[in-house]
Amino acid sequence: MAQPKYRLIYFNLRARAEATRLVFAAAGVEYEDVRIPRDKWPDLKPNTPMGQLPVLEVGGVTLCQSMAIARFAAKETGLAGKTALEQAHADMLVDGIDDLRGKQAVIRKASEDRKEQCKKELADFAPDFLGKYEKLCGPHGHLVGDSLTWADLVFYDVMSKVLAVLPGALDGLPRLAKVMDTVTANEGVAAWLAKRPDTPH
Ligand SMILES: N[C@@H](CCC(=O)N[C@@H](CS)C(=O)NCC(=O)O)C(=O)O
Repeated sequence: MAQPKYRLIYFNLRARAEATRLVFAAAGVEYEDVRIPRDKWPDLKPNTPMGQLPVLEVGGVTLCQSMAIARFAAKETGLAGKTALEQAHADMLVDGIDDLRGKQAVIRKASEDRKEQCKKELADFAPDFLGKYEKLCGPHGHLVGDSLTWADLVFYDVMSKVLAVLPGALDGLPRLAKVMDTVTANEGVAAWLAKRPDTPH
């Protein structure tokens, strides 16, 4: 069998690589999903462009920066948005989601005595944030336009972690709830979620 065109290298985490994995899954594109053990990282680090993972190797080039990688994968697979304006809209929503991702990510990193406070900060932040996204979301289960884009996939990735902390976060937000359903109903994503190796946060 021919080698896949893309080689995604990261740790055994969802974190900063899952958006790209979801893009490839949704598009049905083969790629090599390389997960580096932590003890092998010091050897690899000096050979990465910015000393960080993830990287994507493609056509003899090594790309880094997780969102640049996911955006490139979306462009390559037709999931970036159909027009320049749709693409900008998707970029806008993806960039915005980082604020929600940040509030969610600090919970895991917080010391035990800070965790409850961090959860409260997420609970205080999420309703207003998600209310704005609900207004920006299209009516047919897609954040942008009338078909799947990487914005839906990034939203799904972050939101699935937020829902683990705040199970009612999408109550009363039917458009966003529909995006979650659209993503999990996508054949490629469903297949990926069914076979995904045990991958922490
Ligand atoms: N802005 C970068 C941040 C990448 C980053 O922080 N990667 C971490 C893992 S999530 C890393 O490589 N840590 C190991 C190190 O810095 O030596 C991105 O989005 O890709």
